[in-house]
Amino acid sequence: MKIGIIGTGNIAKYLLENINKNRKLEGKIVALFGRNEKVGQLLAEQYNADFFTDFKIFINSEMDIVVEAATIGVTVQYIKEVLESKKDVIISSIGAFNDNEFLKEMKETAQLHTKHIYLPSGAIGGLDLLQSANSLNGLKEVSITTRKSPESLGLEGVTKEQLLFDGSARDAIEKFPQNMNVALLLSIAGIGAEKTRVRVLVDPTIERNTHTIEADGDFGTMLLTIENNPMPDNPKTSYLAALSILSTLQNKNQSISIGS
Ligand SMILES: NC(=O)C1=CN([C@@H]2O[C@H](COP(=O)(O)OP(=O)(O)OC[C@H]3O[C@@H](n4cnc5c(N)ncnc54)[C@H](O)[C@@H]3O)[C@@H](O)[C@H]2O)C=CC1
Ligand SMILES: O=C([O-])CC(=O)C(=O)O
Repeated sequence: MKIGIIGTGNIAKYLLENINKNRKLEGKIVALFGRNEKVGQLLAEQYNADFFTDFKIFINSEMDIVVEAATIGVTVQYIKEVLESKKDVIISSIGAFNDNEFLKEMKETAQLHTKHIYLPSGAIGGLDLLQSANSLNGLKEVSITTRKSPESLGLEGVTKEQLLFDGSARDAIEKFPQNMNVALLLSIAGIGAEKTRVRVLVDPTIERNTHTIEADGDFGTMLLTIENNPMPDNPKTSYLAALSILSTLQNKNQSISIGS
């Protein structure tokens, strides 16, 4: 499997280390796209891949799948072209799909080109359960309570726990575009971004990015708490988010799929 990555940050570097160096996958990252020439060239040399600042050249190179590990804006800008270039795509910045029309258009584009959009479970879990629970529209309520350190949320001078946000997933991702991709993913798997309730707390006493998901419906109830260790170089991002992309790549083309 030939892999391309959009972005040269934290997740990109983690994947390069574990795919190209540690060989945790039958495949290789062959191409990187980014805007930071210096960082990109350094990664390309270190991990034996090509680096491009020109998207057209990047996307026309020989690849089977592209991993987006950049930003919501970058995803909105490039995903269509990735699919039209006949590549599958794995999206990290799920917040790009806050616009239902855009999600619908991308699904149609993928279908037209017989390609696949993967939305990995990122820093959370329980998405298989939500999808099963909603297969006959029986899911009634879904909420996520996220608790992060001031550092993770880019805040200074916080001395005690504070509720920063209480509202819909639709508004949460607008307010925290680098921290609430998980809320959009929950919405897509469950009852939509208007109905999915989000609370965000800043807590100076914790180091782990903690997400508590509650769901209620005809199936019963779910309560799931994930206490994520942050990535060493970027406390905003949980380590599990990078692992989930690696796992999505490992599971692609397997003869067995686990979970609904
Ligand atoms: N789905 C999930 O559960 C999670 C999703 N994320 C999201 O994954 C994405 C990547 O995360 P990290 O690697 O930790 O972020 P990062 O901040 O370390 O790296 C982002 C990269 O995007 C690049 N970039 C930004 N604008 C660009 C542009 N216009 N053109 C090309 N490159 C551009 C930056 O130069 C940087 O290399 C972020 O959007 C983050 O919010 C992070 C954690 C969990
Ligand atoms: O890594 C996390 O804990 C969640 C996150 O940043 C996101 O969903 O954007």
